[in-house]
Amino acid sequence: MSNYLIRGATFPDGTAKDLAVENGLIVEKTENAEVIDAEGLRLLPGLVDLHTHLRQPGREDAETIETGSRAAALGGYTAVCAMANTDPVADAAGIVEQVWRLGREVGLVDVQPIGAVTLGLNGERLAELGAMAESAARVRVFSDDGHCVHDAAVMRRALEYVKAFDGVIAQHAEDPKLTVGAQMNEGEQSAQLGLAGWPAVAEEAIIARDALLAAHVGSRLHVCHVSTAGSVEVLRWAKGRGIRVTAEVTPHHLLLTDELAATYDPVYKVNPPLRTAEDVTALREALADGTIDAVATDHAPHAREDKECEWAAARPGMLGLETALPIVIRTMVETGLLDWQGVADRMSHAPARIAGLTGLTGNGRATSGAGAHGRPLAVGEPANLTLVDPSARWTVTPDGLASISRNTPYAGLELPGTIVATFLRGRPTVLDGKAQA
Ligand SMILES: NC(=O)N[C@@H](CC(=O)O)C(=O)O
Ligand SMILES: [Zn+2]
Repeated sequence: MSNYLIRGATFPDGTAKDLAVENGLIVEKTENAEVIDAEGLRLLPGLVDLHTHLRQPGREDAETIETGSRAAALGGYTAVCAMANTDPVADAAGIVEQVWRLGREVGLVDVQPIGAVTLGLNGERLAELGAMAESAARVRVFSDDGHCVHDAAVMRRALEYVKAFDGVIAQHAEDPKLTVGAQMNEGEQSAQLGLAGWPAVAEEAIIARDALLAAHVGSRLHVCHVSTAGSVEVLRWAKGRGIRVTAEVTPHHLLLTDELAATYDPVYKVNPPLRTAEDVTALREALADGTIDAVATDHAPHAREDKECEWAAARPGMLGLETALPIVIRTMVETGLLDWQGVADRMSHAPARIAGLTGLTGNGRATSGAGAHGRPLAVGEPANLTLVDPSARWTVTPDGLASISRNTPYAGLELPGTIVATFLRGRPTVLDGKAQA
């Protein structure tokens, strides 16, 4: 393994200095190293995504663990949490182990499987949570994402069950009775377009209920893709009461609004739907003040036939891995809402903490599973690194992305920030902006 000297990079706290990498670790100094001139570049701890749909097994025509891993590395990620809504569903130890192993074989990013909460995502019977936790994949996050665990008794049991191994239930908060036939955000836009609406209360009511359940059983709740100003209020209230709840927001909910539905272009169809400009403002403020803990991509690749069709027939979801950091720079850094220390926290430290990925043994090696992420940029820590050129601008082209799918909502948009290099345990997965495998 080569040694690297990253010269003159600007750390999250604003100081510019050198960083040496040897045998996968950050070290004091190194010799015979490959030098990377990083003057003017920003160094971040490797990004961690709490919410990635890799589509394997089942929809390898839309994405695979390999193509999704490449997209992740190119986006600056060193770890992604793979959602359970695959086919078959990741609701048993054998399946999460397979996803975890395939991720290791590709080796571009640590793929940490998320286990389903209920068998087959049917919302009724709990999946093998304990067996998945004890498996080689060491699952700590469980989610029926794509579906809401809507039965309060099932949600309560799941929250109770994962306490034994400090697991967390990541809820796709959507009361299904309130979103039957929904096509977009319920509001002025949906009334004008004549499309059935997905009201904010369908999300907010479930977050409030689940926060109370988590408090009642003394367990840990994570809320996926928070999308409304009301949800932010509920989260603020819950956190103020000391309830152990964390939340994520997607880059698209930080930038795009429901006015885009007027194009009837299904690329803008997503769950939860794009909301109003007021919601976007509230989400940005909540991410800035920590009410929302993390940015998560909800990278949701879809095959052509599932997106290039009528709005009502299209599947919800957008690509996100390769554009996440640039969108965060544009919406949060360039607006002055978040500094780079904040970016490091919301995109690396916090998501790693929520997913239980920060653990190390005494010798500085990862305990098990996918390994240690979201650690400080300090001597002795694993060299999971992202090097960004914040002043470079680039224009998104669907064909220029590493994903198999093409459903980016940002085609033609100019964005700030290119990923120059990504290091996974001291090995470059991206160098000079190019994937290394
Ligand atoms: N976000 C989406 O619109 N779609 C996701 C499921 C989900 O995250 O809810 C998918 O799997 O395609
Ligand atoms: Zn979801």
